[in-house]
Amino acid sequence: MLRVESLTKRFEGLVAVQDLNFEIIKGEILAIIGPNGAGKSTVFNLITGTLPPTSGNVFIHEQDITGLKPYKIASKGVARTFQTTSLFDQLRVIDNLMIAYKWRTRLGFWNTLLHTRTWKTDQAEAYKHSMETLEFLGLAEKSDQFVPVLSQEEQKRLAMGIALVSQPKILLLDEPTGGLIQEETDRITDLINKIRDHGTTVCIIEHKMQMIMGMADRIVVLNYGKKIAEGTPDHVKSDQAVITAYLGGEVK
Ligand SMILES: Nc1ncnc2c1ncn2[C@@H]1O[C@H](COP(=O)(O)OP(=O)(O)OP(=O)(O)O)[C@@H](O)[C@H]1O
Repeated sequence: MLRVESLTKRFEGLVAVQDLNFEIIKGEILAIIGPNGAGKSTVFNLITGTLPPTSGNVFIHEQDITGLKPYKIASKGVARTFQTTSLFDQLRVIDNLMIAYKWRTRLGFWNTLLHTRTWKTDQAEAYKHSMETLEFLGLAEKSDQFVPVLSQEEQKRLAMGIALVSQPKILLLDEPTGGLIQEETDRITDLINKIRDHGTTVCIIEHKMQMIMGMADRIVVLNYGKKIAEGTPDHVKSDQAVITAYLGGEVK
């Protein structure tokens, strides 16, 4: 579904991603793991067009999307979340989603700004999709609340909703449970499984090994920008290079 081929990113003297090859297969949950600084977020930035690669290519459905602008790549059905949530604190929950929907769909920004003839229908459509997304996230009752009154877990859910509202084919999640306690992490895990069950392919970066080992179909392991292992959780867990990369500690 999505494939990276010989992907390399250099930042001056540093090689953040080196000659990387992997594929995200339709319907799976693929995890990308690795120690701090291994290059995981950079891979997401290269896939989504936030950063241009130094060399190598990204393909969606065999179409080369390397170097396209982020909005173009988003229009191919790729959405992402960020490590730190990027919500509008001054707006209500529903408005955050409606803005995201309008940005990512044909409704566009100008219709909203200029109140064109279609604005009213567009507004109704954006509202409908946003409410459906809130129901899916379990946040429907919070639609009129402002972002700062939401719990941290609810804010993480909303950030995922902002990526989901335009119904992407692939969702890239960058540490969706960062800063959450176990109970909250379990609920986000359930939500991610639900997203996959509804037909969205998921690629997730996470440090929480227990969570990843339980939910991922396959795992790609990076260290110093290179892929050192790839396979099922059981395969990766017992891989010597992976165990060594995690400071000789057990990959639990
Ligand atoms: N824009 C940038 N300019 C210069 N160096 C960068 C830039 N972005 C990332 N790096 C460097 O590239 C390397 C990989 O960073 P990246 O954030 O991709 O790692 P990561 O695996 O996501 O780490 P973490 O798990 O800590 O989030 C790091 O050494 C980082 O300092």
